[in-house]
Amino acid sequence: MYGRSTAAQAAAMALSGVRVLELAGLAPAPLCGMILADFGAQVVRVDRPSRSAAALAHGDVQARGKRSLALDLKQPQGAAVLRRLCGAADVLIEPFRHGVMERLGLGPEVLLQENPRLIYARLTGFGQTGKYAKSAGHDINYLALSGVLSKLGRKNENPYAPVNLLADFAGGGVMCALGIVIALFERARSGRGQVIDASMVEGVAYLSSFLWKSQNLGLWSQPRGENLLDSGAPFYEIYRTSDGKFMAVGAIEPKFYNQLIKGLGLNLDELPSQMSFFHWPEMKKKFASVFAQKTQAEWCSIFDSTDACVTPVLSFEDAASHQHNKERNSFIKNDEEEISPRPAPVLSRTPAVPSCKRDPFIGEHTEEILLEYGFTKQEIDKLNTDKAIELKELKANL
Ligand SMILES: C[C@H](CCC[C@@H](C)[C@H]1CC[C@H]2[C@@H]3[C@H](O)C[C@@H]4C[C@H](O)CC[C@]4(C)[C@H]3C[C@H](O)[C@]12C)C(=O)SCCNC(=O)CCNC(=O)[C@H](O)C(C)(C)COP(=O)(O)OP(=O)(O)OC[C@H]1O[C@@H](n2cnc3c(N)ncnc32)[C@H](O)[C@@H]1OP(=O)(O)O
Repeated sequence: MYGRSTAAQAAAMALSGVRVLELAGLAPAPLCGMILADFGAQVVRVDRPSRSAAALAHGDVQARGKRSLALDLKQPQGAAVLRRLCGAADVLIEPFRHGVMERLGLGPEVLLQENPRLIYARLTGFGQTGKYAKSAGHDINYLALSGVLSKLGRKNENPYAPVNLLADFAGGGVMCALGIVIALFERARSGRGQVIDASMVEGVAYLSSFLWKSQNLGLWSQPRGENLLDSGAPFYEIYRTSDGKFMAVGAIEPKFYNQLIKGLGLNLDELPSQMSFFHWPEMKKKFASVFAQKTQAEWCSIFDSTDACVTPVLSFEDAASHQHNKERNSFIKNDEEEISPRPAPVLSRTPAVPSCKRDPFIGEHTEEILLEYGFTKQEIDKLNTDKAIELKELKANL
């Protein structure tokens, strides 16, 4: 597993010194904040006070390296606290529908006027403008509107949304983090912040540029599930093994395909040509019957040292203990023995140093953060009495 971090390593991280305020939301914004924290930013998650039902509904399992400040934004004093925090922050991540921040008096015009260096990242499903800007939605809806969902799924089946990985996390959390880093880079030149309109529809559409731009290559001329990379081809498919596990096959190029055929114990001369679409269904059946004759471990021992592009489909548990992943320390364990993926990519001089501490409780760091941002003890006591903040150390739903 990954080594423990030292204070010196933490200080040397790429984003150290960057102050981020992340308003608590569902899946995408927490990932965005976690990426920034993993690479050294000081991320404060601004939670709704834990007494509110809404706070409890937002169980955050992507809080690594963050601290929690519980603030009631619906109270004018609470909103004023956020304004003051934004005056001294580098980045604000907000995960609400368009109009929510404006109703709270916390829109970008207000906050950027007070701090022109602020990078105001708005991570939404549909973006800040357009017909759906104020509509509710989730990953599956964003994926659908981007056009990408229509491409996913097997032959003669309905489109299939692969968990909430694509729009929420890839097109949302990661794309927003990229936008923030780009804006920070630009700010170093101009000294000015800006607003980031990170729409998950557009984020996932952008990710799919290859699909859009390869339309004319004939790669997608067949119906869904019958093309080269969408489970149509026998050499780009998943096969069940005799012990109920699976092998993933990605032998596209002829030199790799030849090694696949050899490993399967078949004779290339007795098979139809690799790119004969007409024979693909029949070839899939043949490959499936061959894969079903050996266990996953047996297939690994045949293919591991070849270029056949055949790998085992691993469970999370097996992935964390697989030799290759162990050799690269690809998974880490925190102080509570929870295993999770190590931050990627690996930077040679200033790698991410993820925190090993448990996730924060709601409001656990309210006082410490406010003091750090220049609030006096008296001001904090008053805010607490007015219930604009929460200081109690309650166990959050993490
Ligand atoms: C597919 C995914 C969604 C996966 C979510 C799962 C991870 C979780 C869903 C259910 C959870 C489980 C469940 O709750 C039961 C357990 C609870 C336990 O505590 C933990 C374990 C659970 C099993 C729990 C586990 C998990 O958490 C779940 C399984 C997605 O696609 S996520 C992407 C969603 N889309 C976006 O993020 C795009 C932008 N956002 C939106 O479009 C909307 O926010 C959204 C998501 C549609 C929600 O709409 P909603 O009406 O609820 O909110 P908004 O319109 O944005 O307004 C927010 C209001 O809240 C006020 N507010 C915000 N902060 C504060 C504050 N600090 N103080 C006071 N008030 C605050 C804000 O002012 C707004 O108020 P108004 O409406 O009056 O203006």
